[in-house]
Amino acid sequence: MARVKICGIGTYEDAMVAIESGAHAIAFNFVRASKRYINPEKARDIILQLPPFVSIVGVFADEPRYSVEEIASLCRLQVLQFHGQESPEYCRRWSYHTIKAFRLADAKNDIAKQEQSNALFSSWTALLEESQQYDVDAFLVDAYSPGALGGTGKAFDWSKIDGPLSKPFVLAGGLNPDNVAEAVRIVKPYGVDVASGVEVGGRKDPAKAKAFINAVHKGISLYGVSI
Ligand SMILES: O=C(O)c1ccccc1NCC(=O)[C@H](O)[C@H](O)COP(=O)(O)O
Repeated sequence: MARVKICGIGTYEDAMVAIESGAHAIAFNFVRASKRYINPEKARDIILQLPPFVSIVGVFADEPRYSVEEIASLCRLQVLQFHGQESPEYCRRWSYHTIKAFRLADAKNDIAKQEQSNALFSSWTALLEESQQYDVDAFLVDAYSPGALGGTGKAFDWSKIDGPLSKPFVLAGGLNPDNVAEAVRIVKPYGVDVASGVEVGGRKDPAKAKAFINAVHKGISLYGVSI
């Protein structure tokens, strides 16, 4: 089955909802502009109470390298997700697994002029070409929503995905218990990522998280192969 990452853990209870639902990875958001931002000390307190066998991911956007190193070490992160305009050079030589996030807009005209970025595309071909510059462990493709880097609950047009990336591909953006089985069937990603789609009132919801993971099981697929 596709791997599942639940993003935007804000409390110990959120983390346990994700883990007990069967998530393979949980993510703490260190992007200050995000409503899901968590202070690194608070994240560390939660992480130190967690059971083993769950990947701990930190989400960053254009954070100075020294600061990422500090937070990763403090919080014992295992995976770094770069959600801003980080260059290929920046993304190299980390002693952690790395994921580079890109956003895909449905149409060129959707992209506001002031939001042009090396991580924002309206065509799969352009995204694919840019991804070839990056020596990371996986790519995450999210939806574009004006004025936000992620976590908006908006999906993109999955039919724009056209051909494999060179590294495992994590599908994100507007996934929820009602659409994720179809998304997995159509896209056949290595993994899926969700924030808004398993929340109620800003907290991770046990029923939604379980329904989400059950639906991923129904969609199956890992690396494009049904198992
Ligand atoms: O979740 C956020 O608030 C966020 C803010 C800024 C950068 C990244 C952010 N989230 C990263 C993720 O991996 C989210 O899970 C992804 O954007 C999907 O979110 P959603 O559409 O809400 O499921």
